[in-house]
Amino acid sequence: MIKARGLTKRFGEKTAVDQAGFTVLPGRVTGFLGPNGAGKSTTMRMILGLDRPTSGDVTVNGRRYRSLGAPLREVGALLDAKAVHGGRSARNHLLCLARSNAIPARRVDEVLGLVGLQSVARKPARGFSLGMGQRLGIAAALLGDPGVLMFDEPVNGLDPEGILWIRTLMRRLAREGRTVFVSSHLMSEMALTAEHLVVIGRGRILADTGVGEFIDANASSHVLVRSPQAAELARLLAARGHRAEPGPDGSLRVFGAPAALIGDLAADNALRLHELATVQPSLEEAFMRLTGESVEYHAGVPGGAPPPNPPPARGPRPDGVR
Ligand SMILES: Nc1ncnc2c1ncn2[C@@H]1O[C@H](COP(=O)(O)OP(=O)(O)OP(=O)(O)O)[C@@H](O)[C@H]1O
Repeated sequence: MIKARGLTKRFGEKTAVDQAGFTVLPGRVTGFLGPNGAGKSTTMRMILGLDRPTSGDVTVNGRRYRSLGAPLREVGALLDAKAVHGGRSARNHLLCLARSNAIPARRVDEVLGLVGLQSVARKPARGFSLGMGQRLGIAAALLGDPGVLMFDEPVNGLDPEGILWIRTLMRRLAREGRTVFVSSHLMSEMALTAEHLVVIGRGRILADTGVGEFIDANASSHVLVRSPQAAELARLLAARGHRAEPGPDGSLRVFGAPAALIGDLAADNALRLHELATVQPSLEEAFMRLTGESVEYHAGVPGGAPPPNPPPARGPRPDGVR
């Protein structure tokens, strides 16, 4: 279990994480969602003791990371898949990690098997594709057979086969009773992988809830209607207080009225329908609605306001602690 209370991180004037409080429970995949620059990586770095909180705290299984006796056996993390010495083979990289954490060498071969890297285990990591690098990073995270796993944007740049593999792996790890915390800004992916969500915007926790509840609370379903008499139908719906938005292709998106009511209304008024379908809102729609105000770095729109200044350059301390 991961528990954050009042977790805050400031970099000079910039508040990257602001009084964050959330709990990540075992047995399910918890997605950590937020727009770019929302504070996801900084939060994960604080969980792993790589960034020191300005105030508040975060614990793993009730203890701060730095006070864990054998951290790799409690928490495994994939933060930056490129953080591997390129000249080393995958096996040697894992052997070094295992040795420094008193993990037996046979576990190295086990995790190489788990991530499907046996055949390239003795090749230098510098020749690895992005997907192979991610697999190696995941092998390192699994090395100590930890009960808590964290992945920062694990599917970035992966092909569909790699994405499916990671999705299946995360679900399996959660089914085994582990705590799985995975950050992403890819909504469609999170909708398929996560059961629970922690949503962050501009450093603040905006939601800590189940995926279904999150969608229900932040977006509503609508009915898609196609009719050669769409304008007439829209008028009838409006007269009954239902919002009908015309789409660019002549369809109508009707809010607040079930499909049966719309079908009956059309039939009573001898209007022909070519399509009538209830459309469930997506996680993406719910997320956009909730975080629209918290997106820090909008793309510049022609004729619109200029984009804000780029984020300040990051300057990690040589020991990795900031
Ligand atoms: N070392 C640092 N020095 C100054 N500002 C920083 C530093 N690290 C992060 N920030 C700022 O803190 C904010 C949160 O950054 P963070 O990387 O945690 O966000 P994120 O949600 O992981 O974003 P992304 O999805 O783009 O990776 C950003 O505005 C970022 O510019």
